[in-house]
Amino acid sequence: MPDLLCMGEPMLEFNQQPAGPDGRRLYLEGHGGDTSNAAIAAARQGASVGYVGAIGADGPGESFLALWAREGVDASTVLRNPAAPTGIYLVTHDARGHHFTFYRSGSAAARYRPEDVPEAAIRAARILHLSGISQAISETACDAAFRAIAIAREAGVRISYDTNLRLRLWPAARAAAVIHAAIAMADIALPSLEDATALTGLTEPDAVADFYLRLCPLVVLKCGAAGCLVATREARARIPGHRVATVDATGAGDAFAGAFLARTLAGDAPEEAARYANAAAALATTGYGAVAPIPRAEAVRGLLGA
Ligand SMILES: Nc1ncnc2c1ncn2[C@@H]1O[C@H](COP(=O)(O)OP(=O)(O)OP(=O)(O)O)[C@@H](O)[C@H]1O
Ligand SMILES: O=C(O)C(=O)C[C@H](O)[C@H](O)CO
Repeated sequence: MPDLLCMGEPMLEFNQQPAGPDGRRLYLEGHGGDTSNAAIAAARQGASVGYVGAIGADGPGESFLALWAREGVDASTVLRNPAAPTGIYLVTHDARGHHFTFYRSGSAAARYRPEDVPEAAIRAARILHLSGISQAISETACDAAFRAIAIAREAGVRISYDTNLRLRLWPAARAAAVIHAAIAMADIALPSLEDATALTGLTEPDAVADFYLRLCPLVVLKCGAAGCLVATREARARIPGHRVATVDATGAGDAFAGAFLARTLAGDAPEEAARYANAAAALATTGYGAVAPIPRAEAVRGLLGA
């Protein structure tokens, strides 16, 4: 049984490439879905990982099964729904950064229900990881996530939660209420500064850390190119970002989460795990797509000079 279970929605990704001289452009096919990205990031660092969710009985679903098999992510707790598709999304880029366009309404993952939750696998895991997206995609998926959290808490399995706020999926007030209710039951909160500002109105990393520490004992605040802040109620450390040749930050936060959880499972203290994750996430921005550029341990250690 996997040590780390990641729960949510996998989605096939089409990532806009720079236009050629004639103005035409291609879209690079890849894989996404924040918690699937995190699962792969953790597996690439050597963790034992499984995925919880649903895919359609379609080409994109097949492609995920092949991907997870290649990456060593256990898919035995992924349901296949013959009546609903696997979601897809586009990534477009402009001067303001990257933008998502989703085609996911009614997807297999959105139809996931509380009764689908794999209780025995959660009880046997060491960490359950979910996100705001896992809960935003539908009411049934939201309830399923809360059921999984309740099972994990009852069984003493640590819960990790990435805010991953997507305001096109749900209204801000509901997102804040659900995300903060979930984080109050979690052991590790992984907000980004951008999400936290939208969720709380706070803009200062220390003030954001104080806010989330009232809900959860360990907060790792992802601050984009500026790095991260790792905070417990006793101590905090700011870790500067690495200067890398960033081309696409899609999934950087997911790579961070997966690497952080892998190192936590390996026994690192939070600051050490965050230093590692900060380097892994920086490297993940140096190629297009959410999954392809996620580094393995050797490259991460290389950037850390270790
Ligand atoms: N331009 C960059 N240069 C170096 N590191 C970066 C850069 N952008 C992001 N990172 C690394 O990735 C981590 C996560 O990025 P960010 O704070 O944007 O998270 P996020 O908003 O959760 O990402 P996502 O777009 O995946 O949701 C940062 O904490 C940092 O370690
Ligand atoms: O919207 C989603 O479910 C995604 O996860 C799309 C991307 O893979 C993800 O947002 C990158 O962080």
